[in-house]
Amino acid sequence: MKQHIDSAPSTPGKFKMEKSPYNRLRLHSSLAKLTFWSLFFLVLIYFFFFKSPSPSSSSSSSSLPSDLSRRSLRTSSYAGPNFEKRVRASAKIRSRTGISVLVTGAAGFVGTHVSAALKRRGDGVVGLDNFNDYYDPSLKRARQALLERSGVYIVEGDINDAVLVSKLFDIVPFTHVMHLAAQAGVRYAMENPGSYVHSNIAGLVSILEVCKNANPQPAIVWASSSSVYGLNTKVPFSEKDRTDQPASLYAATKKAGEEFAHTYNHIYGLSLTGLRFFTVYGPWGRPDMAYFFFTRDILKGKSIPIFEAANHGTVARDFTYIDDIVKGCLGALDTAEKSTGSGGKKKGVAQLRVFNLGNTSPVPVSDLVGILEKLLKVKAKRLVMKLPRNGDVQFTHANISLAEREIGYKPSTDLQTGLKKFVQWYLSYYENGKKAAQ
Ligand SMILES: O=C(O)[C@H]1O[C@H](OP(=O)(O)OP(=O)(O)OC[C@H]2O[C@@H](n3ccc(=O)[nH]c3=O)[C@H](O)[C@@H]2O)[C@H](O)[C@@H](O)[C@H]1O
Repeated sequence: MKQHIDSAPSTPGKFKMEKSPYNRLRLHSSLAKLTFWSLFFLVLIYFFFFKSPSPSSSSSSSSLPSDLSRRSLRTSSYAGPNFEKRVRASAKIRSRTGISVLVTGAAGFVGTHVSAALKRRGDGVVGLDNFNDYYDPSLKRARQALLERSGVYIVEGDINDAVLVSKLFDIVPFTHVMHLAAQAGVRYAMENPGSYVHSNIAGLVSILEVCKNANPQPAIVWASSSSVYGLNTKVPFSEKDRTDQPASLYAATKKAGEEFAHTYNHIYGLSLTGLRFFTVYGPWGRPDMAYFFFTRDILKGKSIPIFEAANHGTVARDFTYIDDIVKGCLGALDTAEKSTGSGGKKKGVAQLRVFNLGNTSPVPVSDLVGILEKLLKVKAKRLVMKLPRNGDVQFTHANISLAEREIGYKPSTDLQTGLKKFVQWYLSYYENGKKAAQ
């Protein structure tokens, strides 16, 4: 007789088990099932907890988008009331005309200065940064500490993590996005082209996708580059000039970004402003840039390579001081019109702009070294060499009349004044040269 499990007495001692071969068979099959399911769950646990990517992977990782989404979902710091509370507090607007801005790349050079300036005037600011190690991450952490003291919270995450970025939009209906996260540097593109594609192309598209789906859609201001002018020889560079001859992969990714901006504006009604930055320098700058590592190496007594073009031709840059760039960024944010789409659909024509943000007075690299020598009171060991085929162009020079007219951009810092401020910061940050920059 078959015994139903419910009819078995609850106290095993009073129940006499029948010892039939049929029962032994059932016992074996139950054991096999138990073993199978236990193994199955063990494998699942292994894949979820040991195989998924680490939450601190940098933007240069080649993880697939699905991995990135899983990373966001399982990272406890992105969940819960404490995380949301910090994001909301950081986004709080304190002035009557204030805006709420998501700043990507907030622990970067320009990102830190722009975030601080927005916060100072009463805007709501939330930062996003992946703290990758393209250059010394401790400098990024120091910038983060600076921003934290002024009330700006930087969420640690990647712009390719669409789940995380959407979550930020669920918490705060940002009116603006200042998209500055990128893989910078012209020469490094020959070493690691993948990281440029990952951040400047896939990352930009990821941000545009989230913004397109947001309700309301934010207006976006983002960092393009003077490098899009590439082999253009007409000076000064005007926004009307051709930009279809990039000299480096970095420039090509920024140019691609401008084309994506056009597409998202055209299809989805996103308001988009691209800013072509011209060799930005200043305190809290990037150690991979020439003025920064020239300073470090002059102080160390190391020789510095100074590039020159064919036939001793001058290599020059329209070096632009960070405070002027910040004013340009704020001017672009303040004049940005609203996006017109909603629910992922365009409802009308939206604003699409691109501006040069330069200084309009190019300086030869050898003169930059001369200024540094005077400020540091150390003679540089100059190693003049032919401009390598590394993506560098011979000169840059911005025409800024469009930015002046449309966003009130008026740079006011010459290279001598700006470098003086940089050197003061450098010496105090690195304890008068005792702690060496990496
Ligand atoms: O405007 C931009 O869009 C870009 O600006 C910046 O690129 P660049 O203008 O190339 O600045 P940077 O590297 O400081 O070289 C300065 C000068 O020193 C020369 N240079 C450089 C290295 C060296 O060893 N020797 C040398 O002479 C070199 O030939 C050049 O003439 C940003 O890094 C970039 O991310 C992007 O934002």
